Amino acid sequence: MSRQPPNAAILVSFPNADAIVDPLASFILKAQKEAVEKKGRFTIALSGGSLPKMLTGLVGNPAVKWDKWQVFYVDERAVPLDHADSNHLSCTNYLFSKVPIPQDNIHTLDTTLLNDLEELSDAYEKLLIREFAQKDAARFPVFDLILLGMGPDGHTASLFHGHELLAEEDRWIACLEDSPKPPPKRITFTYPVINHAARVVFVVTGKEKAEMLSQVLDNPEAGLPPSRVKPVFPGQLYWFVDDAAAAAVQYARTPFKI
Ligand SMILES: O=C(O)[C@H](O)[C@@H](O)[C@H](O)[C@H](O)COP(=O)(O)O
Repeated sequence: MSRQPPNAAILVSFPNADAIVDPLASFILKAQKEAVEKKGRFTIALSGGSLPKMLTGLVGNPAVKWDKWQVFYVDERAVPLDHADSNHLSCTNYLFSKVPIPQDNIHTLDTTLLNDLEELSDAYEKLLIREFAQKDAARFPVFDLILLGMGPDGHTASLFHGHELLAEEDRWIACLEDSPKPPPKRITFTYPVINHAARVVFVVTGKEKAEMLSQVLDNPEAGLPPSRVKPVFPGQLYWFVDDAAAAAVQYARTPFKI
């Protein structure tokens, strides 16, 4: 059976990082509405780095149905949940401490397993299996929305250029103890999970990412980690970037519309 090729990525550029906050919130709300109408729940996965700060447009917005959200982390550092390196802490500080989301709807690491990365990633994979395999009976989870960042070195999630995890085709969650970006011990979604999502959005800002963004969008054959994000049809990939990050990009921009 022939499979449709992936949809082309949609690139939207905004004047600066602040100008992305409200459109991103509107985009998330649209995805939430479609998901809740269809299945009664909204599954979303969040990254760390500069991404949590970009979610503040959701705070105080009465259209967000927090009780319908099921939140996972695209990647997480193997640290306690209140550690300064924790992506969960960052999301809590910027978002979850300010909104009425039930704590049970936020799926964090089992921090009793921090000393065993394999166990830690297995346990996180089981959380995904409980959420998706039992309800949707699919080989891979189909997130309604996955939000990604991109490092200036061209990594996304905790998938780094040249790392053996780029080839993982089977597991949903993998672990690594040699992340070039500190801290070294992490767990991460694998490509099969990212690439089965209904929508994936990269949020990338700042001039220090301009060269890498142009490599990723204009030279995808180089196979840098973000270029390997190609959601299977009918999944759709978006890039929400600022003009500084997009300065060197040739790839065609699309005007933002909801
Ligand atoms: O845990 C992490 O390190 C993040 O989840 C990571 O994947 C992030 O998205 C990129 O490193 C980009 O980070 P910045 O947006 O801060 O550049």
